[in-house]
Amino acid sequence: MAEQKATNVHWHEGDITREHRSRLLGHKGATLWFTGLSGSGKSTVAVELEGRLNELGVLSYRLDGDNVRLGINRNLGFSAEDRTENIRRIGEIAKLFADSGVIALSSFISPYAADRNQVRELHEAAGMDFIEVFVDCSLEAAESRDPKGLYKKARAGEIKNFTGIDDPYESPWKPEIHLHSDQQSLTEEVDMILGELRERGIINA
Ligand SMILES: Nc1ncnc2c1ncn2[C@@H]1O[C@H](COP(=O)(O)OS(=O)(=O)O)[C@@H](OP(=O)(O)O)[C@H]1O
Ligand SMILES: Nc1ncnc2c1ncn2[C@@H]1O[C@H](COP(=O)(O)OP(=O)(O)O)[C@@H](O)[C@H]1O
Repeated sequence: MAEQKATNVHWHEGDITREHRSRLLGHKGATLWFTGLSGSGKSTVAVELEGRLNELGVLSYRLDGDNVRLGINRNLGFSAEDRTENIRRIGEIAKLFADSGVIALSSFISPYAADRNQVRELHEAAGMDFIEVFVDCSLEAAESRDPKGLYKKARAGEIKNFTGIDDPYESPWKPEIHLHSDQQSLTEEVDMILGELRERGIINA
């Protein structure tokens, strides 16, 4: 947990609750947390899901590693400490989106189980849905896709501490959804997620 430096700060409650917002939108908010190796398909699945949710009239918003690191987290690198802080901040942001009634689609490598579990606890303590989606893909398959040419650079020693090459990735033990992006089609993956959202009563479209 990051140090609380601000003292004498107090939560200010409003009149409009999560339930009010959910009624307004016609669905609940939630955080879908995509985790997996670079090139496993986190962003591809999130983009496809966002399109399907949009067609169903469900409001979602993507939070994506590369995008967020170009903005709010531009001061963070890829050391273990910076990755932890990256995930802590995004976890808080995803929770705000979910609380607002939106389905947050967070796609970050998030290689450390403890960091992901902190985000889970943050949501569950507030009675909010946190759905961990493991985008499982062999390193061989991810590396052969190499959509941004990063594995090639990591193998050549041009990028240090690259996840899966010379930096760790801790697979989730019990993700709510376990995709196998090197064996399933994109449609199958998205259908699995939509099924879970319906089963939990987050959406009924
Ligand atoms: N050293 C190293 N290791 C892993 N990834 C790297 C690295 N350097 C740059 N990149 C690029 O940054 C993207 C991962 O950012 P994340 O915020 O998802 O990483 S983390 O969750 O903090 O570990 C990752 O995006 P994806 O390929 O979409 O996963 C890469 O584009
Ligand atoms: N079943 C699948 N699910 C997701 N991505 C797939 C699948 N099959 C092939 N791909 C390809 O794998 C690559 C995944 O890249 P990307 O989504 O950027 O991964 P990540 O966000 O995890 O780094 C894309 O080029 C995508 O088209």
